[in-house]
Amino acid sequence: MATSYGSIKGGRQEETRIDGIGGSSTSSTVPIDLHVQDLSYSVTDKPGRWWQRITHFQMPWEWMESGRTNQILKNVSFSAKNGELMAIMGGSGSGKTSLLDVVACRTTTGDVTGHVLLNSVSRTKALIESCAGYVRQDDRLIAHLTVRETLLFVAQLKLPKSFSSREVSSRVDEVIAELGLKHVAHTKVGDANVRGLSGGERRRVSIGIHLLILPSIILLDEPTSGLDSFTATNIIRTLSQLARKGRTIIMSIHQPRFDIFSMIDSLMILSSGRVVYDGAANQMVDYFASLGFPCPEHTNPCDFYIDLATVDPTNREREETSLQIIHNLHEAFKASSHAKADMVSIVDSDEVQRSMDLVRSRSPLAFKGGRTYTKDLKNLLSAYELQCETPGFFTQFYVILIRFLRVSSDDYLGILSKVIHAILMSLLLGTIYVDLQLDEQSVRDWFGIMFMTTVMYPYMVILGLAKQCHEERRFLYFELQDKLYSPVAYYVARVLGEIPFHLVYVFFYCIPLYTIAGLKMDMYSMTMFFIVVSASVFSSRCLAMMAAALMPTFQIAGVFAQIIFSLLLMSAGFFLNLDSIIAELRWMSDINYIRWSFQALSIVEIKDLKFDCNASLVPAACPATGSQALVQYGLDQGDLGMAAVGLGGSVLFFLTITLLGIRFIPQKPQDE
Ligand SMILES: Nc1ncnc2c1ncn2[C@@H]1O[C@H](COP(=O)(O)OP(=O)(O)OP(=O)(O)O)[C@@H](O)[C@H]1O
Repeated sequence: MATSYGSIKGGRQEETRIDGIGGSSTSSTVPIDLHVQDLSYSVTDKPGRWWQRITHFQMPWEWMESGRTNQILKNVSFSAKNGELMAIMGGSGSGKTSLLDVVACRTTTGDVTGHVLLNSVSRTKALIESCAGYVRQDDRLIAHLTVRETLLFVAQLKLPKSFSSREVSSRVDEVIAELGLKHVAHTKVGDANVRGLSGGERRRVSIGIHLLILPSIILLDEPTSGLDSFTATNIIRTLSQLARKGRTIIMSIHQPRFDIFSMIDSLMILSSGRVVYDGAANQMVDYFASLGFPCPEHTNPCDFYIDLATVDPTNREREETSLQIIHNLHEAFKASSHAKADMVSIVDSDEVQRSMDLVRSRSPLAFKGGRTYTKDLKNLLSAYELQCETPGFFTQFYVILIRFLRVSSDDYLGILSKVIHAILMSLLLGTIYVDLQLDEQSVRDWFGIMFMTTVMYPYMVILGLAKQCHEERRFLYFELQDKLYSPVAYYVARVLGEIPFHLVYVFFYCIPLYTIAGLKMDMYSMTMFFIVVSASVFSSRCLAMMAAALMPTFQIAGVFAQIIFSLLLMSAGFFLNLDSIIAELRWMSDINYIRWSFQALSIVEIKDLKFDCNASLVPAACPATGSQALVQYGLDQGDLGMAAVGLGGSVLFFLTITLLGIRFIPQKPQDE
């Protein structure tokens, strides 16, 4: 049902343009005008849900605070037309990024009122995601992938599953050609450490990622920030060309130089979340001149008018004057003909939601069967239908796994340093326990090496992996927001992808120490030793992943994981006999992976030993057999089967909490 809103003007009946991609008729760009009407946005620094408060280290007294409200956008209205490049300008903190976030449904907190319409259709999160791309201010690209690999990764996850791999590949090539990246298609993206693309080329790749799905609308937050003026001009020229090809492009930009300004079709100036100008870019100077603010000669109009619309905090007098000017500008704009934004008929959001539910349920009623849709809604639902057809769990899992293996194996230096680290740990341990004997003095040494083997390397991997997981948030947080894949697909691929590298490092950890210390040289013992150490190190990795998923910063995650590790260490049966642990804390050793790996290694390597005890010594001073020694250490309760259950249970526990953390606690990257 179409409801009216003010004077009815919009709802253009335009043809859907079909871009020929590999002959697929599914690749269409719907021409969309974006109308924003009376949009307000306020945030209150209210505490989040209880588990978020805990994991974000909010203090109990902060939980009680009702929070202050900050009105970021106030009654903003504007229209962005298909085929045009629109700029949102304003001083720092004027609300440009917030406006784009609200339009793109990317805000995680706050209250939004007002309307955002795609043609005449009230936008929902799913609709805007299916027809708009959002390019953030900073490039979140993986340094070790080439330009083509970067785009291919996204294309495999974002394009409808009806696309063959040849069509996916040719779509990637089209975007590369469209953005003038052919000459660097096989160059690594790079970063401060890896040699790669220039800043402008990197920005083009970020834009290209969002062009893959043929978006009708492209939103860009400061696409020229950090670029030199020549590169910035080239980027804006590209955006202008993309707009001419039938897209609606809205970008936020600080003070652009004149040649960039001349490419902008329409612009809006924001000041403290309020509109002080919205209209054609080439009418801005005349408009402000008519209000008594002509642009001085030899001055960039953008610089001049944005300064005019910015609060000057240098002293009280200037601040009051600038606030008064801004107030007057806003009032003048409200009263002007420019402020009369296009009022369009609105297809209400309940109707949109019902229609989307039909599309998602694949109901034959969706497009046939007597339902009548406006052309606008029908076009948008077609785009939404494609979004519903994106690859499922297994493709997501496979693509993420391949990317993880590709990126990890490309990092030769990282792999080499981890192998050297494992060998050094191993040599150190092996040297301390070199050539173990079977006399009464060596009984402690046998348990010593078993215990140290299960704690030394496992302890060392914790910080490294917690750091790596925190670095991966740079992509994870935003890729999850972009709905590139599900948290579960990422998590399963990440955990399984880790295993081959993990086994290689554990192999290099086991071999030197095993041979130097002179442990049992039969196949069974060697294999069991490797399996138990692998399980112990893997449990530590899972502990690190859990800490990284739950804690807001790397430092806190490191402390958290180390505290847990220390508790496990103390209750593992080496420093304190398992029989001496008080009953109330027994459970700590029962769920303790260090205890179970220590016990398993002791059973494999020590149980069958016979010690050469001096006949004058009592059994308590020198157990004659390994079995007696195990009894002395309290390690006789439980066999290898129980150890397997204990180790498996620990891994499962850490992994479950990690998954819940990734799913329910969206952790922002630390540089956000
Ligand atoms: N989630 C939030 N919680 C509290 N304040 C916020 C939030 N988001 C934005 N703000 C505040 O709203 C104002 C506008 O922020 P925004 O990032 O939109 O400005 P901007 O114009 O994009 O600035 P810049 O050009 O410096 O990036 C700022 O004062 C900012 O601190």
